[in-house]
Amino acid sequence: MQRHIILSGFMGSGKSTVGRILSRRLSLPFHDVDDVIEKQTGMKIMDIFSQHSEAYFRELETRVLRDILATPPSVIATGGGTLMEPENLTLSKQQGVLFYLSASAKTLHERVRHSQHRPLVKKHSSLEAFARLLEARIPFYKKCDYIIDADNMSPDEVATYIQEILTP
Ligand SMILES: Nc1ncnc2c1ncn2[C@@H]1O[C@H](COP(=O)(O)OP(=O)(O)OP(=O)(O)O)[C@@H](O)[C@H]1O
Ligand SMILES: O=C(O)C1=C[C@@H](O)[C@@H](O)[C@H](O)C1
Ligand SMILES: [Mg+2]
Repeated sequence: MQRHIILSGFMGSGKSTVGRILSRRLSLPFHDVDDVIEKQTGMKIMDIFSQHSEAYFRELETRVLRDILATPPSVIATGGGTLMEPENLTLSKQQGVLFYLSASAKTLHERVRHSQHRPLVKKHSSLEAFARLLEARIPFYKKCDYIIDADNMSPDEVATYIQEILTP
């Protein structure tokens, strides 16, 4: 593998879960943008949003992504909003192959609605608000190289599907 494998998609789409499986199966390093931000700042994402701001978080996100992309090929789980920043999308496309893990608002909402560590779930807590945020982001996610309809797939199945795309 010469390039990074980069997973994108909305909150709850399985980027972190599938990324971990893939990295293990492919014996590649795994980087989770959200985890790296928390490790580097010593702060939880919830606290970064509340004690600083979303804009501050986005700056950290861009910097962390850029650093990860400069490392040897790996599996990268982005955050749900990472690719909304044009610079992040451009750089990711240059350095890796991008997969959009797609699922319906209902499925995604079901998976994360009780989450205590996702500030944007708290902010968009109803299914309607959650779905509106997803809809606004879909045009950005669709810029990925591959779109995977992961609504009815287990994380293991999604990982297998990605492996099949990578090595037909
Ligand atoms: N394909 C799937 N089928 C069923 N459950 C899933 C699937 N993918 C993820 N999940 C579950 O959904 C929850 C969220 O998954 P995960 O943390 O991997 O999402 P994420 O895309 O990394 O979200 P975020 O953008 O907030 O970091 C977890 O409880 C996980 O087990
Ligand atoms: O969808 C988003 O904008 C986010 C998703 C998470 O991965 C985190 O990056 C953070 O909670 C913001
Ligand atoms: Mg994640």
